[in-house]
Amino acid sequence: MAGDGATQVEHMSEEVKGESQDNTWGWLESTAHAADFCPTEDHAVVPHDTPMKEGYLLAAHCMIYALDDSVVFNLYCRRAAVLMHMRFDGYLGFPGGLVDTGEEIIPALNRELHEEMNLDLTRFQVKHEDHVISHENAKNRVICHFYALCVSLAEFEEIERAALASKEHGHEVLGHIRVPLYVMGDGYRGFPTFLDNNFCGNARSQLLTSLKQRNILPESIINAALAATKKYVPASS
Ligand SMILES: O=c1[nH]cnc2c1ncn2[C@@H]1O[C@H](COP(=O)(O)OP(=O)(O)O)[C@@H](O)[C@H]1O
Repeated sequence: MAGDGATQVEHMSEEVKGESQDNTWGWLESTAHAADFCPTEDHAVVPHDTPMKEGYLLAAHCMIYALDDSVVFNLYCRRAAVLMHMRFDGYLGFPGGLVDTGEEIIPALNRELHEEMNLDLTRFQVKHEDHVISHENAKNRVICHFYALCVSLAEFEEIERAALASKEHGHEVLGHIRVPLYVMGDGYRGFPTFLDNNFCGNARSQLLTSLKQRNILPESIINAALAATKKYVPASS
């Protein structure tokens, strides 16, 4: 969904344009531009307490995960169960969202986790120490804070099941998914294939950074998986 709406409409087939006229296509809101995929080089790492800038959006997202050394197909170590989701716009992303004016980042993120995942906030809450990385994207004018919440595997499975009953399930969130973290025999299926999906904003680099920082996947495997992808140039960070 890059560029302005008018340009997009010009490139659509007559059939799809027709659909758009009865409101089945179009900008949902003025912030939609910020969801476009952005390559790593468009994101500058910034401190967590970076001040807000005029005209910028503030967003916070979270990777909920559990370490899991079980073996799948008698062959591949799962390493971890990591939750992402299919968004309403067809991009893959993490649960989270925009911080409303006057809201603090962490309470806003926990609010979004409840809305999108039905997360039981009496038991699980993201805290300041779960922070992984923050980026500024000057092109999309958005500052994105990212967190990773580690739970036990039993808790993860409970969270995953409960997420089907979230307020946003079937609306903003079309499906909760786990990331395949193994590379299969052909060197492409599994994690590299997953990385060839389309990701919202900088979700792909947030995933890679978190896997590295939380010691879920060694850097050598991440780099080999990136080298095996077909769509993307390997990321530098
Ligand atoms: O998983 C993600 N990682 C990083 N940034 C994301 C992710 N999902 C969305 N974003 C960015 O944050 C912005 C707001 O996110 P989201 O669309 O989840 O908020 P909303 O549900 O409050 O509208 C998006 O426009 C995009 O720039």
